[in-house]
This record gives sequence, C-alpha cells and structure tokens, in this order.
Amino acid sequence: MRVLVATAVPAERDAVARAFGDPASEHPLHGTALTILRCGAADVVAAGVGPAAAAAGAAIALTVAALEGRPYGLVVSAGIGGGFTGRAPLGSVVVADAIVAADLGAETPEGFVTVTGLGFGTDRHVPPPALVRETADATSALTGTVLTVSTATGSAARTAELLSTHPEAAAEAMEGFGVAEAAAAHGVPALEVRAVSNAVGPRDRESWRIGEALAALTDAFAKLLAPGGSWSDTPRIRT
Ligand SMILES: O=C(O)c1cccc(C(=O)CC[C@H]2O[C@@H](n3cnc4c(=O)[nH]cnc43)[C@H](O)[C@@H]2O)c1
Repeated sequence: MRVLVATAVPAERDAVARAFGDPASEHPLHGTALTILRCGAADVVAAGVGPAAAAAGAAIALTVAALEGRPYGLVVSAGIGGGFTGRAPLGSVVVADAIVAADLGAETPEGFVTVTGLGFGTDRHVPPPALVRETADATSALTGTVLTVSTATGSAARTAELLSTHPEAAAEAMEGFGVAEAAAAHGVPALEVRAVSNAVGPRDRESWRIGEALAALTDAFAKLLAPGGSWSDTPRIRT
C-alpha cells in the first residue's frame, strides 16, 4: 500500500523527500499544476498553503492514483507548525490525535459555534489511535490535537481565544483538516505530523526556527518510511 504525504510548500516537501536518501523522481499530475515526488514507499506533493489548497491537492492526487489502479492506503499532512507554549516546544514533533478545523463555524451572540454544532458536517477528524501511537513512538513525538486555521495566530488574545475553545490543542498549522477531508472522501485514513518551528502567539518571524523544524521533519520521516522504518512493518501500509 502506498502513502501520500501532502505538504504546503516545496521546502517541506523536500524535507520529507530527504528522508529517503535516494533521488526522487518527479511526476506532473496531468492537466494540473501539481507535481508528485515519488520517493520509495511514499509520494510527496506540495499542495499549497491553507486548508482549501491542501484539500484540492490531496483530492487530485488521491483521485488520479485511484483511477490509475494504485490507490493510497494512508494520507499524511506534514510540515512545520506552531506549538502552544508549555505543550509543544520548538523542534519537537507532534502527531495529531485529532485534526480540528479551529475556525470553521459561526460567531453567535453566545460565542463561536463549530460547524458540527451548526449541524453541517464535522469540524474534526480522528486518526486511527493505534497508528497515532505507533507513529509517535517511532519518532519520539508528542501527541495532541493539531488545529487547522486559515489565519496563522499572531496575538496573545487570539491564542487565548483558541485555547479556551480548544483546551486540548498542542499545535496549529493551516492544512491538516483539508487533507483529512480529502482522505475521508476517499475512505482512506489520515494522519498529521508537524515539526514545531515557532510558538503560537504574537507574531515574531525572526524567532521562527524553520531550519531546525525541517530537519526534525526529515528525521521523523526517516524513522517512519525508510526501509526498516516503523511504517514499513505496518501491515496496513507495507508496500
Ligand atoms: O521561509 C521559509 O524558508 C519557509 C520554509 C518552509 C516553510 C515555510 C512556511 O512558512 C510554511 C507555512 C506553513 O507553516 C505552517 N505554520 C508554521 N507555523 C505556523 C503557525 O504558527 N500557525 C499556523 N501555521 C503555521 C502552516 O501550515 C503553513 O502552511 C517557510
């Protein structure tokens, strides 16, 4: 079974691809702007920033693979992310035990109501718990809720607001929920793996540790997908 890894930007895609050592081959997805990197057991795509681009990119890759008779068995949203202070420090890796659309819903006089509360669809996807545990153990990662936001948090006030609505949040990023929606539409399990580059809070781009986070991402995928890695021993995922 093959694994699709969806990142936002090429630098994250290349960090995942580096885990495989061997040079990846590039495959344009016919008629679209997307290119898949085929690396060992995984295909890696940089689908764009934000949940809409992530959902569109993952859905295209899933559909093309299914029509070609080589469907994916797992989809992973991967990249760098913001960590909530005291929960996910810089350089740590977080494996989502819940992938939550933090700002999908409506403001009401009583406060924010999730899309689930409004009765339309869902605001969360829960990855298979055994796979989350196995993935976190193999990579020495933390587990916790990873929020998907359309606007990266940039103030203490918004951080507090998010934590009051989602007290279990460990990290935030901008694509996980979109990737998980595409995976759910195809009946394929989804995971989210984030390497923490910055603290969620007042925006201070100078303090972001992108290089360290990308290195942590490479290290995590080397432990998962390289020959002998944790996922290569998983019956659901064995290639
Ligand atoms: O400038 C660079 O060299 C560079 C290299 C790799 C990635 C980036 C990005 O800016 C990626 C954007 C991506 O990162 C996620 N992210 C990271 N921190 C946060 C955050 O605090 N809140 C929300 N999202 C975050 C997000 O998924 C973006 O798509 C730059």
